[in-house]
Amino acid sequence: MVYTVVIVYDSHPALQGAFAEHQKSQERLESNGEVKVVQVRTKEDLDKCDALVIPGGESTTIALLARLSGLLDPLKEFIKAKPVWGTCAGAILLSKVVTGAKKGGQELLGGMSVTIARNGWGSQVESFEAPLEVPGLKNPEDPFSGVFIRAPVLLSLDQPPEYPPIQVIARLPENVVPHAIPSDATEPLETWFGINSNLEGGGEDPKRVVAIRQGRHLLTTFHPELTRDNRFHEYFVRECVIPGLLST
Ligand SMILES: NC(=O)CC[C@H](N)C(=O)O
Repeated sequence: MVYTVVIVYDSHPALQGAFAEHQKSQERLESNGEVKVVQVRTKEDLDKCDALVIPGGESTTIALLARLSGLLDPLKEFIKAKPVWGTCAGAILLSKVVTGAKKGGQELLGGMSVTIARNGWGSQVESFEAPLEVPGLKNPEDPFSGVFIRAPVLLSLDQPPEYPPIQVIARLPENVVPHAIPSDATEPLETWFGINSNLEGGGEDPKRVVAIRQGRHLLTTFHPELTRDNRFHEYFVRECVIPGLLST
């Protein structure tokens, strides 16, 4: 059986989004014959897909181009029915609420019951890399190198009854302190970074959470496609895509 994982990006030749890198990473898995990768620019492309990857790039541009190419509503419908993985800008698009949006707000696709801060770790120059422990990956003893580029920060993981449970897949290690806090942060530094955070009820600080799964959707605030490590791509297919296909 061939499973189709799709890279969505805009219909514009300016190549918005890191779709080509996602395609390469996913295709490195193709040796097992389970994944065929196509790029999505139209509703017809989308209709052929069993799952979707929304790449990093610029969430406002991706949403705008999706609207201009008539993909916005089909994407929203797709997310209700099929597995989707959003990385960085894609993670913003999958969120229910965004803060720090561009003036005038920005359109989201929704699908995951989280609030996310756009550019929450600062600007391009404040990009950073952090070794992540991810127990769900193959060879979990090897840390996964998380590449954070103008990355968003999760502000709350909400659990309304109509959504499947949120599962935390990866957190920033305690000793990693990103270079910047957003200029509009109102909380003390230690709370923002989750250091000595003393959350009521002992809950975890969502700002340190960098990868979650909710039902068949996956969200990573970093860019697994910019490393040569395919383990997140393998995880998405194994945990989110294939089980759903087998049950339909
Ligand atoms: N690397 C990225 O995808 C950056 C995301 C970007 N900050 C946005 O708002 O969409």
